[in-house]
Amino acid sequence: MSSQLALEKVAVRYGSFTAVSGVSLSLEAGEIGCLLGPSGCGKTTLLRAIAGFEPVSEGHINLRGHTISQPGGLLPPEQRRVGMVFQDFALFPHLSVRRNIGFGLSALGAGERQARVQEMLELVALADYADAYPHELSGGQQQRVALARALAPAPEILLLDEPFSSLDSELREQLAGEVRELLKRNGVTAILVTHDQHEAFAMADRIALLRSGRVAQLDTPYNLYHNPASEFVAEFIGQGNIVSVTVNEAGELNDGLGRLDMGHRHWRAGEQLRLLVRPDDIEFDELSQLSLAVCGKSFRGAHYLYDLQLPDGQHAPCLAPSHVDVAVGGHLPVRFNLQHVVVFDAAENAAT
Ligand SMILES: Nc1ncnc2c1ncn2[C@@H]1O[C@H](COP(=O)(O)OP(=O)(O)OP(=O)(O)O)[C@@H](O)[C@H]1O
Repeated sequence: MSSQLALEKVAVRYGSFTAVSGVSLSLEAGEIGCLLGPSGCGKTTLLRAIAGFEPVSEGHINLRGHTISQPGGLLPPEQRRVGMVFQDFALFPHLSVRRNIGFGLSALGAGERQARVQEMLELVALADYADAYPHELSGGQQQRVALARALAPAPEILLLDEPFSSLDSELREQLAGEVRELLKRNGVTAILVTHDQHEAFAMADRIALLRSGRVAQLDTPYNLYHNPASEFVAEFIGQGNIVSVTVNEAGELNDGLGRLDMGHRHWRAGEQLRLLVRPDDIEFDELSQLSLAVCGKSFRGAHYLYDLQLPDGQHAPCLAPSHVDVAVGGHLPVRFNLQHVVVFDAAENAAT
């Protein structure tokens, strides 16, 4: 079975500048993918290439087995069965919700169009707002109109360009989860662009983390977090500090930080490693011999996120229950819990 969408070694250039290169990824029907990465890494460029707004200079893009982009050959955007939801939703302010949703359906007869609009209104739970105008709706409702409008012509793939960025940050993750449910229920294949990993995690089945126009890792949200392929991925995804340690033959780390228990690894005495220490790898333990200086703390509701200083001056984060309230400058007794810690070879900068 061929993929719904397949990119094969795609490169996009702006003049002599290569914005994206060597990007291969595919999505099965009904799968939700995400292009994630820092500003300027090429996310929008790739989305525009899939939509047909940018030509590819190398490689090709296939949609349901048909090549829609290759060097020198580009199926125009209006002939691709691609739906788009833009950052600002791009609704027509002078048209009602009903007419916004029906806008791309001019090829249908009046009866069919009306039925399809009604179906879309129900899909996004806005049937009661059919005659309202965009300015009368909340941000989340406007986004659902944009989604309904993009889905109305039954595209083969839906492209979402930072679809939550104009919404209140409190709402974003919740909406990302809701949109995911809606797309999943309807078997829609989609690609989301975002620089926010929480949105990516809440919405995507698989994420391509981009760095300087290349895929740094293409993986599930779980693996990106727990098995990052490089320090770049580790540092981009989630909180954590990279800490350099020396390990002895027994797997013990310097300064009494604990013991590595990674079964398959045989440590060499004196070996230098770099650990990705996440806030939940260090636990408050009032009986511990190891007390670390508190350099900073921030309140997170049920927890404090502490910034701790290790004996050799490096920093590490610790998430402790918020009743454990130690002032900056004080000391927090902790235990390293290294069962799941990610280990990088100091020399290779790649996870082992
Ligand atoms: N039309 C253009 N002409 C020349 N260079 C461009 C053009 N559009 C984008 N670029 C460059 O290509 C690179 C990738 O840009 P792109 O907009 O795809 O990144 P992005 O990951 O979407 O960033 P952001 O999150 O800031 O939107 C950047 O270095 C950018 O400056």
